Parts: sequence; structure tokens; C-alpha cells
Amino acid sequence: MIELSNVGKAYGKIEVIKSISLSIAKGEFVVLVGPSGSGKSTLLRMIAGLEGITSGDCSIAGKRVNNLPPKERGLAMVFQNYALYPHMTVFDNLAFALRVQGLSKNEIKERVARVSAIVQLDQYLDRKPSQLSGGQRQRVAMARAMVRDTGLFLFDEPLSNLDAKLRGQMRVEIRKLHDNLGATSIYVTHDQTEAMTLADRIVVLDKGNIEQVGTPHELYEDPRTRFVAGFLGSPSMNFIDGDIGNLQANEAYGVRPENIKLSPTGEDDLKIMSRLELIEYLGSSALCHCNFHGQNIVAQLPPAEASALQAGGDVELYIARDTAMKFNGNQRLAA
Ligand SMILES: Nc1ncnc2c1ncn2[C@@H]1O[C@H](COP(=O)(O)OP(=O)(O)OP(=O)(O)O)[C@@H](O)[C@H]1O
Repeated sequence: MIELSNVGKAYGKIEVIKSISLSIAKGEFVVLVGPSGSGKSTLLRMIAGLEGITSGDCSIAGKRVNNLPPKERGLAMVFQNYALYPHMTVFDNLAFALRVQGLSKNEIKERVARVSAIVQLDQYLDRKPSQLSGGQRQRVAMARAMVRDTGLFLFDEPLSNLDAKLRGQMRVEIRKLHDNLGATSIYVTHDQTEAMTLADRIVVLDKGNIEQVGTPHELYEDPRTRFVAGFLGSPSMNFIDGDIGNLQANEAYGVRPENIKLSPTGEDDLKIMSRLELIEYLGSSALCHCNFHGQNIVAQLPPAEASALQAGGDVELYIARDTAMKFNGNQRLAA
């Protein structure tokens, strides 16, 4: 559906996208994730036609689109901030593009009903934008892009201004809509939870390069670099160096918080004597923030185990060696 070959973008001498190649199949939900400034939005806007392409080729549905204006690319872009028509009701804001397309009244009503239910605004169709909260306005904006049903959606952080609960609900609804329409979607976020839960495949970007591409499971279980290992997973992976195991200079262990235990797991554990500084209760688990020679180590424990501990005391941590990854600099080493 989308083919990027050696696509690059430079502003003057500064290369913000460096020769990226990526194929996206019809029906896929691909999430571009990375820290601020990694080039996610720029890459998405290049696909949309809102930014020029400095080098390489971008094709959509088999057609090279490098020089095609956004309108002619057959896609809908869902932004975080998307202007609404202030004098029109929510219904008319949503129906506007469909009327221009010449759809029948019934078809328009049906599509508006479906999409407004997804964004939980079906009660507000008669209101004007000025009578809505900020989050509601944002959802109208999203719905307005989605109602067009172009088969290809580009999302740029559409949920970032919403509260956590609504964000969780809308995430599920976006994924359902994608599945129901058989659409192809590319979704930009810096939120690793959104990436893990929404994506068929995640593309991790750093400094304008692709660090790794894979399913959420592959990237979590088998990250190729320390950057990817540290970026995906919440709470994030601990990196521990110094006098443990048989680490060489420049090497570190990577240990997920859920793999740290308070009692031995076998013969060959990594053992860490640390100082417990703080316990954070999350309800279904507790995060124990421990200090090992100045390094913060987070262990995720069942609340009952954590409640037996005292902040300020020493605590011995055990890590099964086969759950620990090893890194040299940014590179993952073989186990
Ligand atoms: N018009 C411009 N001129 C020069 N540099 C730019 C321009 N637009 C963006 N950049 C730079 O390109 C890089 C990538 O920006 P981009 O917005 O794609 O990052 P991002 O990963 O989407 O970040 P964020 O999560 O903060 O939105 C940044 O370093 C940014 O400063």
C-alpha cells in the first residue's frame, strides 16, 4: 500500500530523515514511535504530502506520489489540532466533506452516526464547537477526518490532549474502526503504551533513522539495541552496570522490572544488594525504587511482597540470568 525507498528530508544542511525504506501492506496498522525530534511527524507529513521529499521515493497504492498534492493522495490525516467550522453544528462539521463528495442523505447520516458514536459524541451533534470542551472539540476534529473513509488514515498524536481514561477508550475504538473498515493506518506517537497496544508493527525512530521494525512482541522480547529495549515497556527496562555477573567495561545488563525478584529463582541468579528508597503502590503491583551504587533500579512486585519491605532498608534482588539482556554500548549482545 505504501512504499518508502531511501526517503530523506533535509532542511538546508540538516538531515532530519536519513534514507528510510519501509513497506506497509494494505490493512496494516503501523505505529511510528520515537522521542521528541526523532522525525516521526516529518515522515508522516512527507507521506501525506504536507512536506516535500528531498531524496528517494514515496509511492501509495503502486503510484509514485513525490510530487502529488495531499488532496490527490487518497488519504485522511487526523491531527491533534484540527480547525473546525465555528458556525456549523457538530453534525454539519462531520457531514461537510461528505456533502461535497455528493453522498446521499442517508449515507451521510449513517456515516456520521457511526463515527460520532466511536468518538462518543453522538449526544452532541446539535451543538456548535463553542459549546464543547477542548477534548470534545478535538474528538470532533478526529471524527471529521475519519468520516471520509478513504481507506488510508494518517494519525499524528490524535489523543495527546485527552485525559488518560478517554485516551484508553479511544485507542480501542480507533483500532476497531481500522479493523472494521479494513483500512491501512499509520499512527505517530511518542507514547510507548499506545504503540504497543495499537500496532501490528512498530517502527522505532531515533535521530531520523529506523532503529528497529517489528511486532510489539518482537520488539519487547528481542530488541536489537539498548535504545529500543529502553524505549518500549512501562516501567522501562533497568540498565545495570558495575560489579555484577561478568560484565566487561562498556557492558550493561538490561532487566525488565517484572523480572526482578526478592528471593532466589535458581542456581545462577544475578544478585544485587541494594538500598530500597521508595515504594510506589499502583494497585495491582508495586514499584520498588532501589539504589545500587548510585543506579536507580525499579522492581515491579506483587503488592503483598512489597508491603513486607521498609523504605530505607537494604534489600537483596534476584534476577534469573536468562531474563537479563546484555548490551555493549547501544548493541545487544548474544545471550
Ligand atoms: N522547518 C524546519 N526547519 C528546520 N528543522 C526542522 C523543521 N521542522 C522540523 N525540524 C526538525 O526536524 C526534526 C524532526 O522533527 P519532527 O517534528 O518530525 O519530530 P517528532 O519526532 O515528530 O517530534 P515530536 O514528538 O516532538 O513532535 C527536529 O529536530 C526538528 O527540530
